[in-house]
Amino acid sequence: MSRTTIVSAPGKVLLTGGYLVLDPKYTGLVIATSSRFYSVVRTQPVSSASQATAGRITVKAPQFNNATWEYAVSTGDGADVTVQPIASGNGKNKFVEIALQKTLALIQALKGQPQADSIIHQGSNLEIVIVGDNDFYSQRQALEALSLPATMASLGQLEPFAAQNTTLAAVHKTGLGSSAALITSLVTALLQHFELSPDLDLVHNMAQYVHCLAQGKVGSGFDVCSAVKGSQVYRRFDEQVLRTLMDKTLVTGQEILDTVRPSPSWTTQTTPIALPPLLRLVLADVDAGSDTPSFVGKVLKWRKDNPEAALAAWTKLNDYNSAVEHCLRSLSSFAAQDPDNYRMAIRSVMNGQTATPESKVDHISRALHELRNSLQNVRRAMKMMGQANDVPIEPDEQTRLLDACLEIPGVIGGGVPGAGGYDAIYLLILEPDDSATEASADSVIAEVEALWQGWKELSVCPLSSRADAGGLKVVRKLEDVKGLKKAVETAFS
Ligand SMILES: Nc1ncnc2c1ncn2[C@@H]1O[C@H](COP(=O)(O)OP(=O)(O)O)[C@@H](O)[C@H]1O
Ligand SMILES: C[C@@](O)(CCOP(=O)(O)OP(=O)(O)O)CC(=O)O
Repeated sequence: MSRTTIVSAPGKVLLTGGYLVLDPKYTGLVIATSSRFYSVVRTQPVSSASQATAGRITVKAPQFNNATWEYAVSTGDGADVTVQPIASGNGKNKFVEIALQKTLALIQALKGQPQADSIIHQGSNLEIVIVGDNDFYSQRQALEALSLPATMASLGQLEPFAAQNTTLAAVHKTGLGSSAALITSLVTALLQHFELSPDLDLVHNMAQYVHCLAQGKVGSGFDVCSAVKGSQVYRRFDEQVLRTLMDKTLVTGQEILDTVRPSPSWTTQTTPIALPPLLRLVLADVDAGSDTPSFVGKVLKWRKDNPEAALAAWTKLNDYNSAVEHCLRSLSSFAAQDPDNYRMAIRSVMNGQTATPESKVDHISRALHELRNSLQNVRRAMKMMGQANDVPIEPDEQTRLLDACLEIPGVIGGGVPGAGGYDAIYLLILEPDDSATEASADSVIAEVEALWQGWKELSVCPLSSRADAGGLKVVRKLEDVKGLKKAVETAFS
């Protein structure tokens, strides 16, 4: 058997900090998801008869039609490794191509070996399979085709890494950040496959560089950072750190290494955060796309043209965002200090009881109510920001949907994640851990799902993704992830 390396990276939901996080003065609260991308890399010896095709990389994304890309690896004129796409009818995959080119160059620099042969050993090829959990792509049509209702239970019936029956270019994404999870898992899998276990910060910096280059711009990077390090309060790096590499067409592996090696120029700040126990993140894909880059352009232009009003709006929204963080942290510490009373408080809020002032759970119930208020303040401030800019950050259709969700007992709060728009919502719901509760978490979910199924104004489909604090993971073997072995073996065969 050839050696196989498997690395996964999670998707993300930016709960608070949309737009503000583009400025390093402010932060974003990003929750990593249970939905992950997997990059599987293996070295495959080629028979002596096919030596001419050795030194190739084949990349497959088996969930999509025509999603195979081939590359030839060579040392070119100079000493640096080059990765050239071999013409195919499938079009380019800029993200994958840049990840391969730049990561192999970095590996060469890290290993200090000048020959391409030392990267892909003579007489062998590299095979790569990339798959993403179903939640990265809208499953609405798959459910309809099987005559299944749009519920989490139905999503659980779909095959893992299901074929999307369309091309990568045409697929409807759900906003969990497929390219960041893909780049992060692929860059790390390559480093790992070549027996490099670099510092997590170097991996982070490299994944940011590759992602920025593939996107053609330096974004805030919260998606890549959470793919590497999991749920966190994120403060972005100063974009100057990548300026030279971004502006240069020919970049050597050594220059990449010099830039991505951890140093004080990388000013990223990551403060881990997790949702408090018994609070569950629920996501829905709303069937109406939004064009995030055009939102960002408009909002930033307005901020530049209206510095005073923008400063006031940014400051206020930042205060609300900080209040959300504070409530989450307080609830987590209450749960750690006094788990029994914490459980009791969750139950009493769930059952609509208001705690008496002398009750031992009152401070916990109060924190839950504060969380609800803070999330509502964030929503209102985001909506106003959109109205000032003429950008539908929380359009009226989403406002009506979210308001209806918030009427359901057990729904603590919610909003439009990230840049907002029409394409998704998130909710935080209570999830008591015992059946003694009159309204159990399952019945909250059932009520939410019933509301969504009957919702006429927008088409709302749940995602099965949950919050999951973890970042990058090296998976030991294919069997450790449900459905991965089948997906990979079918692709390789
Ligand atoms: N399963 C996959 N396999 C290979 N490449 C993928 C896959 N999913 C996404 N990509 C790459 O990521 C790009 C999508 O990036 P982008 O439009 O920025 O999406 P997102 O907003 O989800 O990050 C695709 O064009 C493709 O190059
Ligand atoms: C506006 C932003 O601050 C947040 C956008 O967050 P989303 O989660 O909406 O991002 P996409 O993955 O591009 O859909 C822009 C940024 O931080 O880059």
